[in-house]
Amino acid sequence: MSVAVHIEGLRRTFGARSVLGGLDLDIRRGEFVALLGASGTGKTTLLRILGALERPDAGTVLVPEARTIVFQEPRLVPSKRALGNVAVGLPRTAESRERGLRALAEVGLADHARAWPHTLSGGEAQRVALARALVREPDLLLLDEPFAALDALTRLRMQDLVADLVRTHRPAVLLVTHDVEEAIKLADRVAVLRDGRLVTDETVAAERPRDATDPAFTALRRRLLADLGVRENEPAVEAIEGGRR
Ligand SMILES: Nc1ncnc2c1ncn2[C@@H]1O[C@H](COP(=O)(O)OP(=O)(O)OP(=O)(O)O)[C@@H](O)[C@H]1O
Repeated sequence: MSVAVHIEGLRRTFGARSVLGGLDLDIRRGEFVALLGASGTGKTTLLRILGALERPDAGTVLVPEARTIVFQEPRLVPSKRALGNVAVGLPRTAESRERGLRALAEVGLADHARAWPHTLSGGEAQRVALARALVREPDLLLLDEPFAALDALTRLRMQDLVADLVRTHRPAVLLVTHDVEEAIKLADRVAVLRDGRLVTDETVAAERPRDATDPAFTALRRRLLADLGVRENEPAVEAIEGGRR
């Protein structure tokens, strides 16, 4: 079976407010899909449903059992060291410890295995969260704005790191982001959520590594910004995030 995620007719309502109104989405195994949408359109709700943190009201949702989520904040356990956080929930064996150490090395934190969360920078803490997600070798990796709280330079480094890790581990990925360039840079497909459904679902044609000056990149960016209702000369991130509480 080459499909990792199958969603059909997904509905979710909060009180009188319909957030997801019959959404359809398939993600193939190993495929990277980025999801854009204005604030409050239900992106996080969709991700939480896929992570079984939230229930759908109606529809079909088929996801692999091995799936992990990385949130905007690292959500580390303060009383566990970096390695303990990565290995949390794994059996307490030498093999788990080895796997945890390998995952930390993969995110460039081999030296920080014994570090406490409060001593880590924001970017380091988020890399620990990424290692914790990958050590489980998920078939589906759910990323909810994982770089949004980081400074611009760290964000770019994290994007490259995630691209490398995804190439190595090949999980299917659903990335929620407000950043159109980030979506085009990383994803195989970019979708836009509006009024409870996907209004755009496009394969990214630009060659990898993606260059923001490539005409295929700029053309897709223009279409996505139009779908998001953002005027071209506005900085995309601020404009889309303008409605955040
Ligand atoms: N548990 C809940 N109870 C009531 N309303 C909720 C709940 N969770 C989400 N909502 C509402 O559903 C809508 C979609 O929220 P969601 O967080 O999924 O949007 P989003 O697209 O991720 O937004 P953002 O880009 O701002 O993170 C919002 O109007 C939100 O207030």
